[in-house]
Amino acid sequence: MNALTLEGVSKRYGDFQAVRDLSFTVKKGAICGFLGPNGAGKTSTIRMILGLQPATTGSIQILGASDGRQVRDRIGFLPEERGLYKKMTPIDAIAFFGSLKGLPTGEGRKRAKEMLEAQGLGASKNKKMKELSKGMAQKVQLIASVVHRPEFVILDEPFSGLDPVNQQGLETVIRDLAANGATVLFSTHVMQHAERLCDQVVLVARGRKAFDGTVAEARDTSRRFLDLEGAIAVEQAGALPGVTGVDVVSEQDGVRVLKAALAQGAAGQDALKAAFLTGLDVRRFELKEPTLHDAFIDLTGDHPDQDQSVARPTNAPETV
Ligand SMILES: Nc1ncnc2c1ncn2[C@@H]1O[C@H](COP(=O)(O)OP(=O)(O)OP(=O)(O)O)[C@@H](O)[C@H]1O
Repeated sequence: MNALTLEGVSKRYGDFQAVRDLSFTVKKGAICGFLGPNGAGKTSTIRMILGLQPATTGSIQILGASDGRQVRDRIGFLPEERGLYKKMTPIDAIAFFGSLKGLPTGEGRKRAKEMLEAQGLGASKNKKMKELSKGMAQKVQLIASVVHRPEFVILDEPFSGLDPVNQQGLETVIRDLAANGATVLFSTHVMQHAERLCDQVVLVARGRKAFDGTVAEARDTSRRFLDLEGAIAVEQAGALPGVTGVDVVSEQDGVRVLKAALAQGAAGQDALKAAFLTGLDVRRFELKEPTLHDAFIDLTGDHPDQDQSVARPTNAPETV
């Protein structure tokens, strides 16, 4: 059963077409990554899904309703622009947001306390929001957006501004939400989170859908490469089975590092076998499987951001 269906959705701001003819569905209980470079139209689409702004053309069904506002109490939303009332405590802020979705305040406070403790924020629950670090405040806002136990959770760039430890914590929260039956759609331009979490990825570029499928299917759209090193001529590498093109990465004293592109479906092992059988001087051989990051570049022609939790050393200080 689909929790979300977009059909031919477009959004125009004056003369500018931000979203073009976008169609996709998300199954109930799935984790869907909504990916794309800056300005691709992700936030515009999310705002239309929520009913915060109308689509210029097309239709959207969410939890069986044709306007997100009709089912707003069953949706949880973390906006890209963050901020909770600075003078409130986390407990008050979470309970307040829950009450906007029909959750009685007493129950909201009880859940807030439990969820803050589960997120390691028990000691901060009665501080004022303005006394919390950015990462802590972001966690509080996430809790505020799901305290009413929504069936559909929409998170706009939820990982931005979080340090590696908290990014991992957020991945766990997203997995738990889905394990408890919620459908989750989150936008990001950091591929590694989507790669680890998503049942489905929808990739948009310049307002158009560039890909919709599983992470494995996305990787399969990307070209695979062989790294070869040795006293090998470009023509020799180019003649190996499955190789469609060869770039010279570096060359010194006749020893070259070559990057050979493989045809779709070609097995790298066949090239390796042929290289040894023909007596090529192979000193290093590496078959590089494409990542979602590679697929993103191939599909959009753009470069996604690197995951800070990968780029930074694991002993980097935590800001929370
Ligand atoms: N209210 C608006 N009026 C005019 N143009 C807008 C408006 N909102 C967004 N845009 C433009 O539409 C395009 C898509 O913006 P949107 O915020 O949907 O992209 P995004 O994929 O969420 O990008 P980011 O990752 O940078 O948040 C951008 O070029 C943006 O400048």
